[in-house]
Amino acid sequence: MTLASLSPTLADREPVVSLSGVGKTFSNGTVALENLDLDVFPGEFLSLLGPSGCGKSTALRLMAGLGRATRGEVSIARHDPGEHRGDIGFVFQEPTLMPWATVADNVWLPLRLKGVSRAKADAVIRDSLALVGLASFAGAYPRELSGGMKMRVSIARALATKPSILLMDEPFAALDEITRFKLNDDLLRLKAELGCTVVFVTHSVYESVYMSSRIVVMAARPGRVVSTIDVDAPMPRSESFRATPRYAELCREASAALHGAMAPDDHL
Ligand SMILES: Nc1ncnc2c1ncn2[C@@H]1O[C@H](COP(=O)(O)OP(=O)(O)OP(=O)(O)O)[C@@H](O)[C@H]1O
Repeated sequence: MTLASLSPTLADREPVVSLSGVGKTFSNGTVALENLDLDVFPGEFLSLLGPSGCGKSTALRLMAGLGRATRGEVSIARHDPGEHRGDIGFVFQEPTLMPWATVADNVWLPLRLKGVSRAKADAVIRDSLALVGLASFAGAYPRELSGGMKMRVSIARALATKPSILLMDEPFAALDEITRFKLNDDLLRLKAELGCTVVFVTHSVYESVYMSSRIVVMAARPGRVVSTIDVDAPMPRSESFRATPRYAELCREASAALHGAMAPDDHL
């Protein structure tokens, strides 16, 4: 999709994240991305949807400055992603918590790395935990938490630096469906409260339609963008959205785009 085909409000705005002609070839010769163009606009909830190996995580990591493109340009608000680390929160598929540290100390980590003392970070830690509904678990250890709660801690940690861009790599893939639906709603609420921009990697057509304002469908070998779907249903969304004809229609559209993007030996 070109900028001109986006809604005028989006096309008129400066992208916060921009990938232009991006290629990424790993040292073993794997071409993960080729000629990838993608603009993410302020306040969007953008999902990257595509078969396994199409380069979704690679693209997300380049946005976070975790690795460099071998071709093309990646910029965050017109700057190198490395200059914007503090403005980016990253949530991985696994919660990746330190098992020996309390929930509060896990959330402190990105602030500690910036030299903020535990005492100074205390209010932010409490606010971040309150945002994800875990205010009363500050002193608990990861082993005492369910999978969904661990993921909430991981999100609270990403929010501790008050990022304006949240990059999420299949954060709910390992959770059961009920927990996943609950976290989907919580994330939409958080996003509305914080006004941040979210780029969200998922394999799930249903999740991408429920959560996103725009879905970018990628194909593999080489990883590239093959189509874009504007999810025009209004926000905020709730469970009742899943029962609407428009939701079903958008799911069919996203599913068809995903199948169109898949080669016979691709996997979801
Ligand atoms: N560090 C690396 N070294 C070599 N090849 C890599 C590396 N990281 C990823 N790849 C390869 O690059 C391609 C894209 O991988 P990537 O993880 O970005 O895809 P993905 O769409 O996120 O897949 P999945 O949905 O399975 O997580 C794959 O072929 C993968 O094997």
